[in-house]
Amino acid sequence: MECIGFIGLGLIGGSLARAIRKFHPEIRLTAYSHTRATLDEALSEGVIDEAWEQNDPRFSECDLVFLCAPVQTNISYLPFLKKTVKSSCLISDVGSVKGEMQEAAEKAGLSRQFIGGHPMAGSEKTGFSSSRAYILENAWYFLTTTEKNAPEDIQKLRHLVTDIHALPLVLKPEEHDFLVAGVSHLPHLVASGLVNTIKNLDDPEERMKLVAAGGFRDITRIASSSPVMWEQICLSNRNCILKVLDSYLDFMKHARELVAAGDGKALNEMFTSSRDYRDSMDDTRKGSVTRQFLLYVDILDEPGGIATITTLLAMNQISIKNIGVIHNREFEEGVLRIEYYDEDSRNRSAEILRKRNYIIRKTM
Ligand SMILES: NC(=O)c1ccc[n+]([C@@H]2O[C@H](COP(=O)([O-])OP(=O)(O)OC[C@H]3O[C@@H](n4cnc5c(N)ncnc54)[C@H](O)[C@@H]3O)[C@@H](O)[C@H]2O)c1
Ligand SMILES: O=C(O)C(=O)C[C@]1(C(=O)O)C=C[C@@H](O)C=C1
Repeated sequence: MECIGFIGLGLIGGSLARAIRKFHPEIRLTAYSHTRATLDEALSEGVIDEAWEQNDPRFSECDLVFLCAPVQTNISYLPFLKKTVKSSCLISDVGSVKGEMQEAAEKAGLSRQFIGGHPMAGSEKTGFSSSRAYILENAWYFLTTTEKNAPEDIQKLRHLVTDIHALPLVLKPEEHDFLVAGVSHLPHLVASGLVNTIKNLDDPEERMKLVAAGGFRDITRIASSSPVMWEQICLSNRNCILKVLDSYLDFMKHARELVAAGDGKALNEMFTSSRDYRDSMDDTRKGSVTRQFLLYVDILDEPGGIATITTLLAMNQISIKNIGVIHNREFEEGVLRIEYYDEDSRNRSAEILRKRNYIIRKTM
């Protein structure tokens, strides 16, 4: 692959371009995005080689084009690409919904060239300035294919995904859309619903907002995500979202009945079941593919305990992907769980912490 073009260069397009630049510096990268400032920033950082115009005829030079704008905006570019790209050029996207995009690609006469893509990673931030190459590392990267795609084309994309250290998972578009309706789209609706409920219930002094602590903040982080992106996702994946939303509403109705009836036993069973399932999530990941690098360490319950560890690791140039105290059946007293980007960082951390007499409870 000699030339890859991007349409849209925000959080995900920018992260993908950075990752390709990092692992394949020989590939020529070009982009068009809505805001000129984004393209200038990408050029000055050396992430792309050329900034192109909207519907630029030079897209004919690409071997692969990634559509990285909001989902329905991506669809609007298909007629231009059909007219412009060479017949050997592959077209992919990073959109969070795949079915509607696939149908549109077929309608545009691009079924052979189009292979849907969706990195299952990101954040509540937007824009190129928040993009990072590592966002995609060790993340699932869905590729949605049909029988119209040639196996060697699927293989090309699979290799690229592997080269940037993401984890390819090939699925049918409709399988993808139901999975993500459950684990991504429903949670965003729930987060938005929670925040708006509290906004409506709060008093004029906004005391609920003032006292909202860890639990509320943890579960609602994603409510800060881009409204345009989520509007388009909800419109594009309506049927699957309605199905999972109905199940969720039935469940909440049942939970309401248990609270109203004062049924402590049933409530306890409900919380036990969700706690056990949530705690088993890391094990599931481990069973399918080892994609996490974890260390569990005892910390003293005193102010600055976590800061001491993070400072120690930062002084040794070790980056942390995630950190937090967890309490579960295995670690009833609570331990600090640290997640790393790679195995080497985790192993070096264990060595450094042991030397400082920290007790490592488990690495995985
Ligand atoms: N944010 C996430 O966590 C996440 C994760 C995986 C996939 N996605 C998907 O990635 C896509 C982009 O999301 P993002 O988070 O990078 O959003 P973003 O807002 O950071 O980036 C969107 C980019 O598209 C550009 N754009 C908007 N309208 C355009 C147009 N008409 N023509 C050309 N460019 C245009 C914007 O200028 C921006 O550069 C969406 O389809 C989204 O569903 C997002
Ligand atoms: O972590 C977040 O902030 C995200 O919302 C990322 C997230 C998700 O739901 O997990 C959001 C949408 C994408 O399509 C993929 C990933």
